[in-house]
Amino acid sequence: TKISRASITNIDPQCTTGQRPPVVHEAALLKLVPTLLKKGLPAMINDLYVKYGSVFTVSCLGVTKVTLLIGPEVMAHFFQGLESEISHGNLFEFTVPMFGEAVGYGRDTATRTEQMSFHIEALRPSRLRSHVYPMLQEVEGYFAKWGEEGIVDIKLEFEKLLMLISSRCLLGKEVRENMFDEVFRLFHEIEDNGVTLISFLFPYLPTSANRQRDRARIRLTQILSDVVECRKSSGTVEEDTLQKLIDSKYKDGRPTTVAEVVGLIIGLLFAGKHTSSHTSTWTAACLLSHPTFLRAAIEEQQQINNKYKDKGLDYNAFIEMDTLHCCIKEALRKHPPTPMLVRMAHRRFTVKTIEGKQYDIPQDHIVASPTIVNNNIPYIYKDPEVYDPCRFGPERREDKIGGKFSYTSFSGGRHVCTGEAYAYMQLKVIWSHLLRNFELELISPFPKTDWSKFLPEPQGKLLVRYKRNGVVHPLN
Ligand code: HEM
Repeated sequence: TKISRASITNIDPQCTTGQRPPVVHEAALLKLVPTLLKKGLPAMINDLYVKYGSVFTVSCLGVTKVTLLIGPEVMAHFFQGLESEISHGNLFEFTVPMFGEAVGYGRDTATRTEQMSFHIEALRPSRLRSHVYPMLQEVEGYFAKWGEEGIVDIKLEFEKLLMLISSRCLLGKEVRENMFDEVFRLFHEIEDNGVTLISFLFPYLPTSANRQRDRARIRLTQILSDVVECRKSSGTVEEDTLQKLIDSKYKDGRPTTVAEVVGLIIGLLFAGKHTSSHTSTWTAACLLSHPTFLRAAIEEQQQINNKYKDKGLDYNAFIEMDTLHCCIKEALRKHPPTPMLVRMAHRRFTVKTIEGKQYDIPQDHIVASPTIVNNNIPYIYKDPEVYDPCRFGPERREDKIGGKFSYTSFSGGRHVCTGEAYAYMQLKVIWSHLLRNFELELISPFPKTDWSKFLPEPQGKLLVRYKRNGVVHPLN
């Protein structure tokens, strides 16, 4: 079934002529607990979707109401509505003690929106050119330390490597060269203690986790503030993202303060860390268990390597790696690191389903969109359970079938991921190196998803046997 774009846009979200969505009560939810335990959260939501349709409200203890929206045709207001009508509301309050009160959800909507534009500007694709060489250097340096052959937990390897890349490209050379260990130890403390269930629900409760988080943030803020102050006083200008945030200006001409720069860069580290490392691990699991696509990705590397052998791989070369891009994108479709997007409805709004039913979503409902289910809708994705990167190729373009909200691993609209281009670039730099230089074999079973984590991740280690392929590449 093809959904027409008209069905997505031809509806005034404030016109309330519909009915309330069907409600899934606690008793019905209890019946699905075996599915949840046996098959996981996506299977449970999928069962609800099959039974109740693309819009339904889950009642939790009769108090909290969460309305789920599934499928691109009901997502327009969720993604594009004004912040005054639908936003993260206080659902992201837990980030304030992590990033500081100077940024994001510690500020009013207008300031936050301007700060988001600093992130967009700092990470826009045209800015990425300057990151490619440092990324390549980090990747080559890292894998040079591997032996001729061996077995590694590739999940751990990617985590370490991605921290080095972030440290160099986002934070800059002061941190990368002189204080990498301390900065990332403090960052982990903020993260580990800042996203527990208790900290999420009660971010200001004087628990020991919250206190540890606060102590770590104060110390990290001191270190990064010194870096920023030092650059400002010496007039040093670097090519990294920190510099872009230092140079950002509000519409009224006011420059960002040191506290704002530090909060914004901690926010970026947080947004990019697990998302990128989980994606690289899922890409390993998917690619190494699908020899046809692995071969296609290796062949593409050989072709591009030949084409660029004189000048070396640059920004354009990585942009040309379509096969690799689709392999990563498909791993992300099946295993989105942010499997559920959430908002608060500050005003009621109306959605129209593909069947033409209209529903009013009441004010004050939490609204959730399960990416993990959206990315597997059979009228959009043919055989959605199959890993098939070709679905994004020019002949099929399945991610466009339902309009612009068919593929939402990077969200969409107002809060679309600012780091998408950066994320693809660093993943492609890593994978391009691996494919050109190593023979890789997956020796762990295909991982399950660990749903107990705030951002679900591949469960356990992912063991990979590697062997240098012995070919001397002109670029290495
Ligand atoms: C494969 C890797 C990544 C995935 C799958 C991903 C996914 C997402 C998603 C789904 C959101 C939106 C959440 C929502 O709508 O509530 C988001 C937001 C964001 N991401 Fe990413 N992300 C990735 C990597 C990165 C990286 C590397 C950075 C930065 C270097 C980054 C920076 C951000 C920022 C700043 C936001 C907030 C945007 C806003 O609220 O306006 N992301 N990301």
